[in-house]
Amino acid sequence: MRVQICAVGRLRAGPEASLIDDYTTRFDRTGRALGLGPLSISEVEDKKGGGMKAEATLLQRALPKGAVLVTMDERGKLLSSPEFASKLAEWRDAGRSDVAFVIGGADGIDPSLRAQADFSISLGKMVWPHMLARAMLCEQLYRAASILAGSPYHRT
Ligand SMILES: C[S@@+](CC[C@H](N)C(=O)[O-])C[C@H]1O[C@@H](n2cnc3c(N)ncnc32)[C@H](O)[C@@H]1O
Repeated sequence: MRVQICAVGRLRAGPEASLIDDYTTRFDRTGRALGLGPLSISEVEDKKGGGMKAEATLLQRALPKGAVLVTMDERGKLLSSPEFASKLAEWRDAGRSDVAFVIGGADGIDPSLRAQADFSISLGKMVWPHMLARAMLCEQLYRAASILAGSPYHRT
């Protein structure tokens, strides 16, 4: 099952970029034997100031057809890392070929796109900057793959 992050904003060099790169490489390496990956990131940017609505249109176009659509949202479901790993395995085992995680911009994800989501995940009740949310999601994807592979990265 391919994994895509569809996100608002362009990643520039910096600490988040190296974390995202590192966890993407690790996820791809660990996920390969599990039928998970590759992980790709699709970035969109609305330069005309159209806000959430315009971003939602661009995000929608970037989504793979038939993908499980997951919005990243502080109001979403709080999952433990093993629960997140089980969710990924459940979608993979149901024969889904793509899962897409959507990360919004400064204003969040337009309600029209949120309404279409199959699932919504919260990284906690606090709001994080979108690039940090992206890095945290990449880490959790790698952690999930490690849990499914039975490797000792996740220790609790
Ligand atoms: C700066 S936040 C926007 C917050 C905005 N208040 C909203 O209504 O969504 C940018 C994006 O980062 C992601 N994000 C930030 N905090 C999050 C959290 N606690 N859980 C899940 N995703 C989060 C979401 O995708 C959000 O759209």
